Amino acid sequence: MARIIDGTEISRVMREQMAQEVAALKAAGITPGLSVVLVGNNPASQAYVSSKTKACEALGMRGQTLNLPENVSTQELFAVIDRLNADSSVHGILVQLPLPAHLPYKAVLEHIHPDKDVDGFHPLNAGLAFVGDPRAFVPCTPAGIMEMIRRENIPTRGKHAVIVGRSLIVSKPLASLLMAPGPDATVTLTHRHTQDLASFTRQADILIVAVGKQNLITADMVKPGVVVIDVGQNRVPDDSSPRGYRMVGDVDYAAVSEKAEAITPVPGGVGPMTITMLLANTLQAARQMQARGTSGNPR
Ligand SMILES: Nc1nc2c(c(=O)[nH]1)N[C@@H](CN(C=O)c1ccc(C(=O)N[C@@H](CCC(=O)O)C(=O)O)cc1)CN2
Repeated sequence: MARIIDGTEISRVMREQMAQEVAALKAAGITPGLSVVLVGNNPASQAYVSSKTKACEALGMRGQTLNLPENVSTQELFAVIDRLNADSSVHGILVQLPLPAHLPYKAVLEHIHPDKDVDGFHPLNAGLAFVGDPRAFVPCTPAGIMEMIRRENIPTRGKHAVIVGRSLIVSKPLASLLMAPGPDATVTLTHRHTQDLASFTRQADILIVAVGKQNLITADMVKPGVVVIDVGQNRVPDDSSPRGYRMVGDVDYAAVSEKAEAITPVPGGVGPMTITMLLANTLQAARQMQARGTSGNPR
C-alpha cells in the first residue's frame, strides 16, 4: 500500500513555524493582514474563504472577508480592489475564483497590486515566477505541492513528472517549478485534447492530476511505484455524511494506492497545503513591504 502524504500534518508543522514569524513581525509593529474578496454565494467558495480567514487568525494575522453581491459590476469590484491596494494595513489581497461569468477575471486579477498579489495570479508575478525570481509570489497550490515533494524527500531530478490539466492556477506554474534548476524534473503537460492519456500517465514517476473529474485516473493508468499528487476537489453526494456529500479527488484512491509508492489523499492532501502557502505568501508580502518601508499598521 502507498505511503500517505499527509498535507494536514505538513501544514501543522509549517503553520507552527509561521506563527513564530508572525509574532516577531507583530513585535516590530506589523500585523500581517490578508483581505479576501468573495463575489456571490458559491457554497464551496464560501467554505474556502472562511478557511482562509480562520487560518490567518489562528496564526495571529489579520484576516478579512469582503462579501460582494453576485451582480456587482466590474467598476464596483475595481473600486473595492483600489481601496485595498491603497490600504497600508493590508499586505495580501485575493479575489476568490471562480468569478461570475459577467466579470472579466483576467482584468480583475491584474487590478490587484503585484506587491499584494498573494495568489500569484498577476501576470507580473507569473512572469517573475517563470524566470525563477525570488520576489515572485508563487501560486499557492503549486507552491504547496513543491513543499510536499521537498518535505517528503521525493526524488525529482531526471524523473518524469506528468501533469494532467493545463490551468493557470495549478498546472502551468507547477510545470515551470518542477523543471527549474533544483527539482530538475522532465515534465509532460497533458490536457483534455491529449490523445491516449493513459499512454502518458503510465510513464509518470510523479503523476499530478488537476482536472476536477472523479475517478479520471484508474489503477491501469499508472505504473507501480508512482508518486501520485491528487489536486481534484469533487463533491460526491453521500447521505451518511452530515454535510450530505463527501470530498474525493480525481484519482481512484483505493485502487491506485495499491500500486503507488506514495499518494496524497482528498481531503487532507493538497487542499490544506494551498491555504498554508497562502499564509506563507501573506507573510512574505508583509516582510517585503516592511523592507521597502511601505508597510505599517496604524498603531
Ligand atoms: N483566488 C483563488 N481561488 C481559488 C483557489 C486559489 O488558490 N485562489 N484555489 C481553489 C480553491 N481553494 C482555495 O481557494 C481551496 C480548495 C480546497 C481546499 C481544501 O483544503 N480542501 C479540503 C477539503 C475541503 C472540504 O472538505 O470541503 C482538503 O482537500 O482537505 C482549500 C482551498 C479554487 N479557487
